[in-house]
Amino acid sequence: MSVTAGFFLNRGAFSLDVEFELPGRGVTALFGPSGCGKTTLLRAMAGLEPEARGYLKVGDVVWQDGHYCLPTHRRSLGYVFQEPSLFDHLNVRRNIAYGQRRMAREATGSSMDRVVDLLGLESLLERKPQQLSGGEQQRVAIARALAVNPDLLLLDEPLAALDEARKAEILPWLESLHRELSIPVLYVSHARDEVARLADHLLLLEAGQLSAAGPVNELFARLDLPLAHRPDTETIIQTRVAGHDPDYELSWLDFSGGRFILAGNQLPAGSPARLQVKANDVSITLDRQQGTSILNIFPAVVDEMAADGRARVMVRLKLRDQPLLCRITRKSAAELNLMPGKAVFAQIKSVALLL
Ligand SMILES: Nc1ncnc2c1ncn2[C@@H]1O[C@H](COP(=O)(O)OP(=O)(O)OP(=O)(O)O)[C@@H](O)[C@H]1O
Repeated sequence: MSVTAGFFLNRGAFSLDVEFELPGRGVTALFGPSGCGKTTLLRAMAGLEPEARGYLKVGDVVWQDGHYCLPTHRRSLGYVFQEPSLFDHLNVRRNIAYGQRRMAREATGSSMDRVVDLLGLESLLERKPQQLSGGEQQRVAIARALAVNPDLLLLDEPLAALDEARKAEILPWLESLHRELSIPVLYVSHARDEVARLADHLLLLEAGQLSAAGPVNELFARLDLPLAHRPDTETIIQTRVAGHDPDYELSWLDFSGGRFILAGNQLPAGSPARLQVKANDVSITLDRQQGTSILNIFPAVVDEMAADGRARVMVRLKLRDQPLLCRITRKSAAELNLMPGKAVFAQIKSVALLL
């Protein structure tokens, strides 16, 4: 159920001019600064921006093209806003069922059961919205959007109104959606950590135009994009849990460039794990260090380098085919005489790795 879209809208000082595709499944993050047009684009996809011209095809169904525009209520989509926007007078069960009625589809027991299970709402079904935390309300809003079995799910910063504790509570549910759903999900965020945890693909929006689009791990590793030059810059590495060291409570995570050793062992062997390696936690040596506390040492090749402010350099290493960003001082880069093609070793402390 892939999505092909193009929208143009002129609003005086702001104009939107984008063309893009979304893969048939997985989460695509729409990422960009405040005011760049993220919400406007989602609203256009939902048919809520009458001024937006363009085209939109979801699977084989044309939702918009030229003068043809399928009304919002006939579009098979789920839309979750920043604020939960539930009906206060209805309990959780009826809030979820309301979405099914709106779509004039059968309020099938099976899709209700599925979304209740997927978002862990069983024990909350009889409660009213005011008896729920902000994170729980947002889970209900997502369940309501999914209960209609939509062909496309639009999430507009669903965590924006939540504090850090509530965000931490809801993120694992979003991660399970990411694993379970077989429809395209477009997820608006300007929180880099959410994108790193949840997204497979990325659309970078700046002042109403797409500046880049592609797999999230590739875009995060591109030195020509501003993403690589933020204080919290990290590389995303897809790994698989190979096993555990029970004596020391460590996990072994295999990837295309070798094996990471990570402190802690919560994940079962064989399961996929997305690792985040902060560029500030990676160091470079010319020889393999002996007598060091650092457990993760990989042979690597310098792939590309770019100035990162006046005092620092961002280095993209390749661990076989896996890119890894490393931020060092310009002085270190000069003393090691780093240049593309040079063979080095990358070091990462086990305790610095994030899942
Ligand atoms: N109803 C409106 N009328 C006129 N201009 C609007 C309207 N809504 C939004 N805008 C303007 O359109 C531009 C895009 O707004 P939009 O809400 O899509 O940005 P955004 O990327 O979602 O921002 P944020 O991350 O702050 O939610 C902004 O310049 C905004 O000021």
